[in-house]
Amino acid sequence: MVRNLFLCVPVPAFVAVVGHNGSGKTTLFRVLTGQLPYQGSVQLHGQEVRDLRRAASAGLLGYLPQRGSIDFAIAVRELVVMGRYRHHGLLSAYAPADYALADAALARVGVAHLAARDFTQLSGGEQQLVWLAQLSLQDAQVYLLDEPTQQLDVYYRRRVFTLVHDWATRHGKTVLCSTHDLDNLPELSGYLLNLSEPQPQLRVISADSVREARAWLEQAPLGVKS
Ligand SMILES: Nc1ncnc2c1ncn2[C@@H]1O[C@H](COP(=O)(O)OP(=O)(O)OP(=O)(O)O)[C@@H](O)[C@H]1O
Repeated sequence: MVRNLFLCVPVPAFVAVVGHNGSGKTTLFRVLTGQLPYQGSVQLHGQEVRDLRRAASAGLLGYLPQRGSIDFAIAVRELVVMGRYRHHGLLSAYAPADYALADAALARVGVAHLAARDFTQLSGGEQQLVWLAQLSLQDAQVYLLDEPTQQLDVYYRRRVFTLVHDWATRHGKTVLCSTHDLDNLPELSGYLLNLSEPQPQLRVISADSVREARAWLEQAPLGVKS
């Protein structure tokens, strides 16, 4: 449950969504993707979410859930190229130009060497990077990333933060990125949204605002005895 959220996210922007476990980060994303009902008004680019149909296919929204799983063997490159489905349809054959884009997306994430591997045999962190490469091909206007660095080592964490921050600052996207990783935030420009606060609001990312959020999150959540 998320309550008392009154805010307007600028376009474009990078927004780091933080909060204790269970504070509602995933819930917020599920509301924005139309998977959960809500009270009040939630709009994406001026359109009420409950009235939106297939926002993803309209090119408005790209969503990276916390866990994505696949139970059949598929080459990484074949999975990534599916990020082009909106330009193609899922069942039509992809052209060499699509595969070139898939290879470039893998390279940007730093996992070009995995292109021919079976996705199901990759480590959790490698799979997370491949999903991100696929998402980047969707060319959506708004990206919701649910803890995209959760399983990553320190090198890839920083690399992914830099990459998705670039989506906002260089490519004009609006990126909402939930995370428990505060260490990489002070170097980024954008906003911080702490859902553990009683009345969460956007704060400009700075060393001070990240320090404040950290101090808040190091305390027990409201209503939990320490
Ligand atoms: N399907 C559900 N039915 C009932 N309650 C749910 C459901 N999904 C989540 N919740 C509850 O909603 C609250 C917010 O959960 P949510 O997954 O949004 O938290 P979160 O901030 O993403 O947490 P984390 O950092 O652990 O990923 C939690 O108390 C959770 O138990």
